[in-house]
Amino acid sequence: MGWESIELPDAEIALDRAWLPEPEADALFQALLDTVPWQVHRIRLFGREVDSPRLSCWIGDPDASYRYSGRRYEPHPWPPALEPVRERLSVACGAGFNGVLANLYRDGRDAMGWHRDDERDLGPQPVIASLSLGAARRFLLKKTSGVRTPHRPRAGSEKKSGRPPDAALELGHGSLLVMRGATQCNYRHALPRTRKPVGPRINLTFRQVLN
Ligand SMILES: O=C(O)CCC(=O)C(=O)O
Ligand SMILES: [Fe+2]
Repeated sequence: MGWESIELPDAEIALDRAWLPEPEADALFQALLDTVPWQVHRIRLFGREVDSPRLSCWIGDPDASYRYSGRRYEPHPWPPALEPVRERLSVACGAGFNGVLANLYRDGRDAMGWHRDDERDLGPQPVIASLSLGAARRFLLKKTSGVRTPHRPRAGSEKKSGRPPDAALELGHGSLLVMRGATQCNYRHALPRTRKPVGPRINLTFRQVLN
């Protein structure tokens, strides 16, 4: 197995479908399910603030607070089960991470709309390392049509748009997706709902917040 390059123009995306060995992935999934203080985050949708359709928690170093969708989240301390993973990720990606956005998709109705991980606090070319655990779900990427005003917050980010996605990746248990370079500038991504019966999934997007 190992790294597979996802060939998309003006992006740098790599996927390792079996980055975390299964027994470790099982243990991490259960530990996070049990110990993370899962919360409903509020997001902006068509100018309104609504509950996001998933549970989330911002985890990080004490000084790594994170602003997105018009809100500021103070970090929850690293759960012991995540510390070694963070170390290994840093080595695998050649980049440091001081925080991770944890998302719990309880079933196929939970989802994430189209957006970019382009918050000002992440800097212009962030390395985003996305580790998936539990049920496999489809992750979509779509090239943006032009340059957008830099550092605009996620307002309206969950909008639908007609064009088909440029890539659809199945993110399974223990898979690691790394996006870097100009990826966030040129692509949006989403995790759509599904009608298939699917169990819970946890996704961890490791980030380096500059402050
Ligand atoms: O759940 C996923 O795979 C995507 C999560 C994501 O895009 C994010 O947390 O910004
Ligand atoms: Fe994202």
